[in-house]
Amino acid sequence: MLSYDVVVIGSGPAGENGAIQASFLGKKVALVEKEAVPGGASANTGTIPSKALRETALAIQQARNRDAHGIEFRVSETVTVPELMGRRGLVTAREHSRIRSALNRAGVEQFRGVASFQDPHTIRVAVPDGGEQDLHAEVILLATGTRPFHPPQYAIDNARVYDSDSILMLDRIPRSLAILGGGVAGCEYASIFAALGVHVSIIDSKDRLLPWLDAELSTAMQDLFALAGIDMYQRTRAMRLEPGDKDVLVTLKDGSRLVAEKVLVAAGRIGNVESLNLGAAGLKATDKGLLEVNAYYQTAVPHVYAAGDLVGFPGLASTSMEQGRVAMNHACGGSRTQTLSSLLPVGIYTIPEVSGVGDTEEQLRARGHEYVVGKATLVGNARANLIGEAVGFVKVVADAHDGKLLGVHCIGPHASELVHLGQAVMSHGGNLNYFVEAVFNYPTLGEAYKYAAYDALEKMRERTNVRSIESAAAKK
Ligand SMILES: Cc1cc2nc3c(=O)[nH]c(=O)nc-3n(C[C@H](O)[C@H](O)[C@H](O)COP(=O)(O)OP(=O)(O)OC[C@H]3O[C@@H](n4cnc5c(N)ncnc54)[C@H](O)[C@@H]3O)c2cc1C
Ligand SMILES: NC(=O)c1ccc[n+]([C@@H]2O[C@H](COP(=O)([O-])OP(=O)(O)OC[C@H]3O[C@@H](n4cnc5c(N)ncnc54)[C@H](O)[C@@H]3O)[C@@H](O)[C@H]2O)c1
Repeated sequence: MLSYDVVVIGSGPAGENGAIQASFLGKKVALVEKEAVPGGASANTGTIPSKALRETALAIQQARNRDAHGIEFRVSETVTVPELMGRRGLVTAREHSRIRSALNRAGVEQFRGVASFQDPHTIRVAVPDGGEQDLHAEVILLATGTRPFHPPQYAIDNARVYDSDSILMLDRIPRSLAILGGGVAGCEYASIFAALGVHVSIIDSKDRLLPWLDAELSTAMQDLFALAGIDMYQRTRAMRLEPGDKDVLVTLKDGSRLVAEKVLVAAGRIGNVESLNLGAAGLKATDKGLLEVNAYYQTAVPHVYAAGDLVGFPGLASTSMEQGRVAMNHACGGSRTQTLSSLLPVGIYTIPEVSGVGDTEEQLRARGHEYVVGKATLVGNARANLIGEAVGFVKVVADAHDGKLLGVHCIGPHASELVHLGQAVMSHGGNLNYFVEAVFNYPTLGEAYKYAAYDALEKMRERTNVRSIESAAAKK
C-alpha cells in the first residue's frame, strides 16, 4: 500500500485545485481520476464544450447584427454540432495539458482508475487494465462531481431525446428543439440553439426563469428570449414524450401538446457517488447523490472533505475550484482563508450574458434593508453600439443611506466580465462614489457603471428631499 497525506478523487475544478493547494502546503498528494483525460465536466462535457458552441452561435448572431451588407448568414443543413464547436478541440486540449502540467509542477502523483473506500483511510483504485492499487491517506478530498439527472419518465435515447452531455453530439442542427428544464443549462442551450436558427421551446416548472437571480434580470432575460423567438411554457412539466419517425410529441401537464424534432432534458444533475463505496467510510449521500459538508467542506467524517458539484448549490466550476482550495487549506493548516468568500458571482452564458454578484433587491427587501437602485442601459453605451450588441443594462444596488455597494446585476455583452468590477468594489467595502470619481476608458462597456451610479445617487438625493419635506411638514 502507498501512503499519502492527502488523496484527492476527481480531477475537475474542485479536485485539481484542491490537490495543488494541498501540495503547495507541503503535503504528499495523490489524485485519482477514472477518465483518460483530466478536467471533469468543466473541460470535457459541460463548461468548455458548451461555451465553444456558444462562441460560434454568438459570432453568427454578431455578424447578423453588424449590418454585413448583402451577406446572409445561415447554418448549413449538413453541419454537425461538434463541427460548430470550432475551438473546442484546441481549448480542451490546452486545458488538459494545463491541468497535467500544473499537477506535475506541484508534485501531485496521478493515478488513473475508479476510486472507492475500503475503510475510512484507505482508497482502492481499480485501474483500467484490471489491477488494483491501495492508497492510505490521512486526509481525503472527494471531488467526483455530478452527471445529468435522467427523470425516469423520459427515455433518453440520444436519437430524439438527449441530455446536456449528449446534445453536444448532435449530427446536425435540428429544425426545432424542446428543452425540458429552464435552469442554467436549459437557458444557455435555448439561446445558443435559437441563435443557430433553431425554433426553441422551454418547458419549466418554475414561475420565472432562474428565480434566484435578481427579478429584473430574469425578467429581462425572458423578454430577450421572447424577442429571439423562444417559446416559453412555464409553471408546467412535460408529462410524456412520444418519439415518432421525425419528431417527438411532448404532452404537458394541462394536456396541451407540442411537437419538436429533438428534445433536450436539462432537469438538474445527480452526484457521482455510486462507485465510491461511501458506507466503508461511514458516509451516506442524499437522495440526489450529494454530500453534506460544514463551512470548511468537512463531511460527517472530519478527515474526509468534499467540494465542487458533489456538495450541491451553486454547482459552478468557478465556485468548485475555490471550494477545493478552501477545503485543503483547512485540512492542511494553510494560512489563507479557510472558508469560502461570501461574494460569489454567477455568470450565465446565454446570448446576451447574464451575471450578478451580491444582494438582489428581493433579498434586501426580505431583510428590511433600505436600498436604492441605479441603472444604465447599454442602448446608450457607445461600445455596446460599436459591437452591435446594444442590449441590456448594468444595475447597481446600494445602501440607501451611505451608498455602500451591495449588489451588481448585469445583462448584456460581456456581462460575466463586467460584474467583476462591481465585485472588486464591493469586496473592498466601496460605495457609489468610486464609480462617480473614477475615470473610465472610453468607449467601454465598463463606463456604464458610472451612469448607473449617478442614477442611484439621484435616487438617494430624492429620498433625502422627500424625507426633509416630510419632516418640515410634520413640524408645521
Ligand atoms: C452544460 C454545462 C455548462 C456549464 N457551464 C459552466 C460555466 O459556464 N461556468 C461555470 O462556472 N460552471 C459551468 N458548469 C458547471 C461546471 O461544469 C461544474 O460546476 C464543474 O465541472 C464541477 O467541478 P467538480 O470538480 O466538482 O466536478 P467535475 O468537473 O464533474 O469532475 C469530477 C471528476 O471526478 C471523476 N470521478 C468521478 N467518480 C470517480 C471515481 N470514483 N474515481 C475517480 N474519478 C472519479 C470524473 O471522471 C470527473 O473527471 C456547466 C455545467 C454544464 C453541465
Ligand atoms: N454558466 C454556468 O455557470 C452554468 C451553465 C450550465 C450549467 N451549469 C450548472 O450545471 C448544473 C445543471 O444545470 P441544469 O440547468 O440542468 O439544472 P438546474 O437544477 O439548475 O435546473 C433544472 C430546472 O429544470 C426544472 N425541471 C426539472 N424537471 C422538470 C420537468 N420534468 N419539466 C419541466 N421542468 C423541470 C427545474 O424546475 C429547474 O428549473 C447546475 O449546477 C448549473 O449551475 C452552470
